[in-house]
Amino acid sequence: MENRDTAVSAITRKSSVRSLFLTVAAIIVSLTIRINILAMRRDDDEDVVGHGGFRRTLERSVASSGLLTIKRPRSRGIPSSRLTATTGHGSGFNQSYTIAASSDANKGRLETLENALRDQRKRNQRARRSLELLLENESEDEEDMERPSSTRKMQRLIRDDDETESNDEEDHAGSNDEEETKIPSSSTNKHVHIPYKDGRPRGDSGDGVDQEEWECDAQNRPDFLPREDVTRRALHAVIIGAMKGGTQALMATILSHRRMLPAGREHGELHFFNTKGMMKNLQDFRWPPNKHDRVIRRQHLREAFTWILRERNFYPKYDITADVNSDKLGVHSAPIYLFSGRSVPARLLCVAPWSKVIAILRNPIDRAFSHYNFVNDQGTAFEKFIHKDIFLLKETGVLRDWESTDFESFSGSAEEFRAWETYLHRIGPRSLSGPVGRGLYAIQIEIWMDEMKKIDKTDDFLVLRSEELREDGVGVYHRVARFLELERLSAIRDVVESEHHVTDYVHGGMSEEMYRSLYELYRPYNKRLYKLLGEDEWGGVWDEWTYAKPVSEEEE
Ligand SMILES: Nc1ncnc2c1ncn2[C@@H]1O[C@H](COP(=O)(O)OS(=O)(=O)O)[C@@H](OP(=O)(O)O)[C@H]1O
Repeated sequence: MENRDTAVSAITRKSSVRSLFLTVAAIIVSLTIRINILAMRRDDDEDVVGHGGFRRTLERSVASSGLLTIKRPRSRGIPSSRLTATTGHGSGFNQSYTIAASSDANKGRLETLENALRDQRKRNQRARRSLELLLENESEDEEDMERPSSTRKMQRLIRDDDETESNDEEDHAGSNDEEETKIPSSSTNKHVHIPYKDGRPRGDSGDGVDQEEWECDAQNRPDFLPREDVTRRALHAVIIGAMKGGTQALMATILSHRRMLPAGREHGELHFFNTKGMMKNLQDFRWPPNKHDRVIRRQHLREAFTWILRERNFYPKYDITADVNSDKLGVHSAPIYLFSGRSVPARLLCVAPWSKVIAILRNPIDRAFSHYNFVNDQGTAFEKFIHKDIFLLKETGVLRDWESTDFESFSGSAEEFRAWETYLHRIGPRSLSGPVGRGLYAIQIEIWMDEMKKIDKTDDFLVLRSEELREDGVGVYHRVARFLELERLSAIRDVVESEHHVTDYVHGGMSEEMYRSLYELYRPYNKRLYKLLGEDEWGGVWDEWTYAKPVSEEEE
């Protein structure tokens, strides 16, 4: 009996030790998770490239560890399909994902998660280093426009460290602006001397090399511009937008071909032709401060290109100048190019007239809503966001009262293009706005076509539909490969037909009234676009009334 009692009390002791041990283990696990969550939040703030990459890593590691489950938040009015999104911009984590440990937590699996988090932290550090390098070489880079606020915030932090230098740069640029002398538009492929404030030619680095500036457009191509193989290959293809049109998915589609390399960065976004101050280190090539100017400077443009193509990569395998990549062709993307007036096509076609240009357009209403969800982290209502832009479009004379102005005769007129340039100028180079204007594709495509026509390059311009890419990725892939003159490959990597850069929709939808006014606003411009691009392929593609009620929280 006594023995039994001893045995029972031993078992009781053992089980209470076990339960104590389990409680302690549970506390440790829960603390570790909390620490990790804090680490994640901090990392998310620093998530510089591949927006949402951090969350993706987390989700992947969670899935593989089996240790944790993620319960998605009941976010306001998000259609359920959106909840499966695996990418999106940095604000994703602010949606307070709930992370819960399952009961049979095991240490090895937790390590898997921790390793994944550590890897991600390393990637963030590398991205940060790269961004610092980039900022060392940029003063006022329009790439800012394309980044979500978390990144901009970080840039600001880094810039603050470097404030004196930046200010110098700005002052310098400002003085140039003031003293700017108009370049005679008749100048054909010959240098134009532009007086500097203190009597030096603008851009003179003091060594006497940089004495000239050139007006550059598709027809006037200065002799000194690069012709050599590497530049030709590097600038083989350019995706010009539209922002939120599926440019990254298109980039991934193009990169499925083994001959294609992203220029400059992993996902190929390289804002070269809309940027000034990018070549600060080299002091030999810089777009002038005036965004609408076409002046380019001489001096080692080839080196500038080589530098940009090699040094801006984190990964040597993307270095198009390397021997192993000698048969590769480069593609870069800058969704802002389409929305930049004449200066970008003029510069691109002057510097690299051989480039093949691709635009990808999406139903402008869907584009605007995606744009809003992408940039809106301030809680501004969609209606307000849209009306602000409509107001500016009206104020600058782009949009008019079509009762009193004849749409047909105004379309494509010099007056319309002047109004458009004024609008772009008012939007400014550092803004993520223009949600309505960016969808007035007819104006923007006409500008590009016009510039391409000047040098008989209309065959090198391809305009795709985002919806088509989504529905038939393989078909689009083959079409693009033909356009880029790539050999037909039977094996396509599985990246085709997958999703890229999906936005976290924090807003469920728009009112029917808002949809109707956008529908009416875009209708004549869409029609104009169909005509421009060919009724056979484009006629009526976005005419369907696709309004869907916002999904309310109750309905979810
Ligand atoms: N395969 C495929 N085909 C067509 N569209 C796709 C595809 N994959 C992703 N997406 C959607 O593209 C939207 C992002 O566009 P971008 O990559 O151009 O965005 S950005 O301008 O670079 O910020 C973004 O739209 P929203 O999610 O509605 O915002 C992506 O979901």
